[in-house]
Amino acid sequence: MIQVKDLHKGFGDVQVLKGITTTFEPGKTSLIIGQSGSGKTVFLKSLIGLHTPEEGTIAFDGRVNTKFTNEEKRQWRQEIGMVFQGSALFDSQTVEENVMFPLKMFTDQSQSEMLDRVNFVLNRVNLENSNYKLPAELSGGMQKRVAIARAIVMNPKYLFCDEPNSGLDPQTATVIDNLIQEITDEYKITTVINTHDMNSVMEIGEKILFLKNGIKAWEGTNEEIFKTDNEAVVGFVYSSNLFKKVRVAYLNETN
Ligand SMILES: Nc1ncnc2c1ncn2[C@@H]1O[C@H](COP(=O)(O)OP(=O)(O)OP(=O)(O)O)[C@@H](O)[C@H]1O
Repeated sequence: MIQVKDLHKGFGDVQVLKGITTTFEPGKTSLIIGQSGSGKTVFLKSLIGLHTPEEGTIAFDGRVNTKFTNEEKRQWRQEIGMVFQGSALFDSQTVEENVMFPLKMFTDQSQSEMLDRVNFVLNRVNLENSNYKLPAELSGGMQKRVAIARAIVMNPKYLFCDEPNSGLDPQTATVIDNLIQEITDEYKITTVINTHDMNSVMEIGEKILFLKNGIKAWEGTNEEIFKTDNEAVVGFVYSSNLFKKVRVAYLNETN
């Protein structure tokens, strides 16, 4: 579980996060949404320790990250997996080498132990028989699968994803969303995703945090987001005619 309390982060005179308090639970996929510039990336970077808050705390299963000793920080780094926009694979390395990288970096497993684990996670993301391919030989969706495999190879407690399905067609995006949700549930990972994709919100948003101008303007589940009267969230999520219609249809069906 990740507990965020009264998180403030700014740059110079500009205050970006203005006191965010929330909780992310294990086994749940939590999505951060909000307009461009609302602070989603700064928030995610704060969670992974790339920004230090001016005020407030982030606790990982009770451990406040700004109070970590060097050893605790090393340990915590091994507990987090990340999937970046654009997959961020090493272009000159094969799929197998990309996925094995964290194991080489953080463990002293033998080559055969590492290979077993790599094959296990590649199998889990349905990417068998691609070990020796280079990223350039893969489709965008396959590259995302490799990125997910690499992110979970260390069996993380926490998984952070920045726009995991950007640049993918809607069908592949849904497959990737569902894969992340299945893995989150299966391994009881605490997963936090930054997204602009309203389809993801509807499909996998077990918890949704809506940021507006650096504050938490709303939070709830994907079912609650259909029913909410919160003007800011309704105006943002249902800005397209299609989603307006989806909302009306959902409300008619469930009332
Ligand atoms: N390193 C930085 N230095 C100064 N200002 C920053 C820095 N990082 C972010 N900001 C500012 O913080 C605000 C929020 O940015 P952030 O990238 O978190 O928005 P976002 O919600 O992720 O937007 P988008 O959806 O477009 O990615 C912006 O006004 C941005 O200019």
